[in-house]
Amino acid sequence: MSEKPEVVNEWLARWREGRIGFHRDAPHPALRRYWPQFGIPSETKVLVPLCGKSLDMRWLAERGHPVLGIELSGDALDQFTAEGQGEVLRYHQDGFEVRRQGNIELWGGDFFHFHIEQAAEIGALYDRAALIALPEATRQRYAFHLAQLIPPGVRGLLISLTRAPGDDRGPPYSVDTDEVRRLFAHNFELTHLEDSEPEENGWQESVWAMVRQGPNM
Ligand SMILES: C[S@@+](CC[C@H](N)C(=O)[O-])C[C@H]1O[C@@H](n2cnc3c(N)ncnc32)[C@H](O)[C@@H]1O
Repeated sequence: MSEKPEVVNEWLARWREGRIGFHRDAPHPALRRYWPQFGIPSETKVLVPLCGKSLDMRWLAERGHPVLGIELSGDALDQFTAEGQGEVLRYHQDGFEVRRQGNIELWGGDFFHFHIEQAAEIGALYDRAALIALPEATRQRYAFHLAQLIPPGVRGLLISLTRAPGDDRGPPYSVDTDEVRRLFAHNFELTHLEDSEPEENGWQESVWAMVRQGPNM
């Protein structure tokens, strides 16, 4: 099932108009702090759902990880490759418009259309601000779809966001720690690593380690 057209259009418009306050100009401090502690071998391919033009993908790639990002907005992906270095290969695969630059492959299209056969080599997960891009009911589908894609034993880092109490506009939506647990706890082992300092606008990020659980784990 696809994402709702109004949500899709809102994200496409944001990228077209440059309303991308969530984008960071440097790799995320929590990624730099926690990823090395996970001991994930450098050749392991990392899935980055709803990736935007995140520089975190470049940080992972510089550490030897093949990266597979998925993003609705072609504008975001064009900006990412234009701001990077190296030749960009483009091709169509399974309904996605894929761009490849070095060891980063960017699948342009709807995450909910990305299926297990395409996820075959994925061995790690990095999710920052994916969950908060989606309205509540879609967040449940997101958590379920992610669990379908990821094999048992795969670990990753999740960074979510809470808005100030009473500030319930979105996107980005506020996703509190109870909801993160509700969404993921039956398929993933979750460890809450930290909450960042609240920003001036009242936003606060929560950082989680997660491991996909399997029937025998
Ligand atoms: C809050 S932004 C976070 C981007 C990136 N992870 C970061 O940390 O900068 C959420 C992103 O999800 C994308 N998005 C929303 N729904 C999507 C979907 N169904 N499939 C793929 N991308 C989607 C939006 O275009 C947007 O770039």
